[in-house]
Amino acid sequence: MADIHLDEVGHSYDGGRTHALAPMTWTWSDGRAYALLGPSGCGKTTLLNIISGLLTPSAGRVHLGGRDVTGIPPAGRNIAQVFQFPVLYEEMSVYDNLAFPLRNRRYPKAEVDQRVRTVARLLGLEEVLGRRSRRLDPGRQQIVSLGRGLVRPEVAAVLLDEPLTVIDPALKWTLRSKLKEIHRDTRHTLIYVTHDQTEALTFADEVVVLKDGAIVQSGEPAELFLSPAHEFVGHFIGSPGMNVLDAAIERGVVRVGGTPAGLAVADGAPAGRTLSDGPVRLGVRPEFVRVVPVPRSPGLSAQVTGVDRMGSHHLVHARAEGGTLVAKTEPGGVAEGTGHFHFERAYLFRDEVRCGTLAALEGTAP
Ligand SMILES: Nc1ncnc2c1ncn2[C@@H]1O[C@H](COP(=O)(O)OP(=O)(O)OP(=O)(O)O)[C@@H](O)[C@H]1O
Repeated sequence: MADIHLDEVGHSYDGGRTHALAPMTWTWSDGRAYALLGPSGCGKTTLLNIISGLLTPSAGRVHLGGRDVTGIPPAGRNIAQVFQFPVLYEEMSVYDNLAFPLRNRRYPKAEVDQRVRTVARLLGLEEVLGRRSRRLDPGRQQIVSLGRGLVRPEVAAVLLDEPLTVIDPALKWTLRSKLKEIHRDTRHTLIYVTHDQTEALTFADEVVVLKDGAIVQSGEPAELFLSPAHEFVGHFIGSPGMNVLDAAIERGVVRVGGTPAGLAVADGAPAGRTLSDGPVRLGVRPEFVRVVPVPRSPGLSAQVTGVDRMGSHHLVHARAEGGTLVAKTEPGGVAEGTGHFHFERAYLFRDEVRCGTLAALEGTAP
């Protein structure tokens, strides 16, 4: 097992006119479970295929455990890959399909049997081990494909490209927790590609968010939720996504329309650095917008336009000068007309990248 290091790796499918993947330097640490999350077309499969060796990047070098493997085909990399749809020998039994990657590498018979049975037990395939693969439904066939990817104990990494697409939704939950269990057992480096935030957040130790061929943030699921570093992360993770309002900084005060919403505090060092005047975007998740009886800083007053009653919570919609605002609140009465909204964990973005946070204006804090 080994770290996978990408050194300025990028890829263009059209001779450099456009980039499917912008040059990136990045390390996937040994033994971690990653989710690679992003919308359709952002470059997830391209990145995975570069790691596995199915694709040679048009720029940069790929290192596996310190060894440069850039020009080495998949067979020489010791990496297992599971695709969106089943890849199986249909005429072989489930047992033989699972055993194939091990027999191919001349594992002793007893070890083949032990690994096949362990993986079959974990994935609920014990009862169909003797059955021909083509006789299984597509969902089960995909589980066997998953098993083939996970059966070799010595692989450097297992790459999973939207592996649960064809699986019944109810079974997806079970399989995700099985995958976690298998990961705890084998400690393979797992990279799990998905465009589904729930899948990414429930599966991974670390979520890597890709947008337009570039990594915009990575971190533990809670970190991405509580502290988005990029507007896109705020939108893409969370349901509903982060509210974003057009605002401006004037002498340290963040104004939405003409109304002060709070104090601008710059992120990072040196402490006390101020943000320059000018347009900014204010982002706050619906979970951190509270409906309060009187104005409270940081926050805004806005016109309530409607309430969605969701059962476990309410979504209160309001119109502010800088855009629309949604608050996720406890069920209960919400006044019509003007509502007062207090913000916690509100951030400031410029060019989509976070530059600061919104603090209470002096004299108006509780
Ligand atoms: N073989 C190819 N030839 C030309 N362009 C390609 C090829 N494969 C992918 N692309 C383009 O490269 C970009 C990234 O595609 P990629 O398949 O890596 O994204 P993805 O995030 O995996 O998307 P999806 O979730 O839809 O599979 C897209 O604009 C896509 O159209």
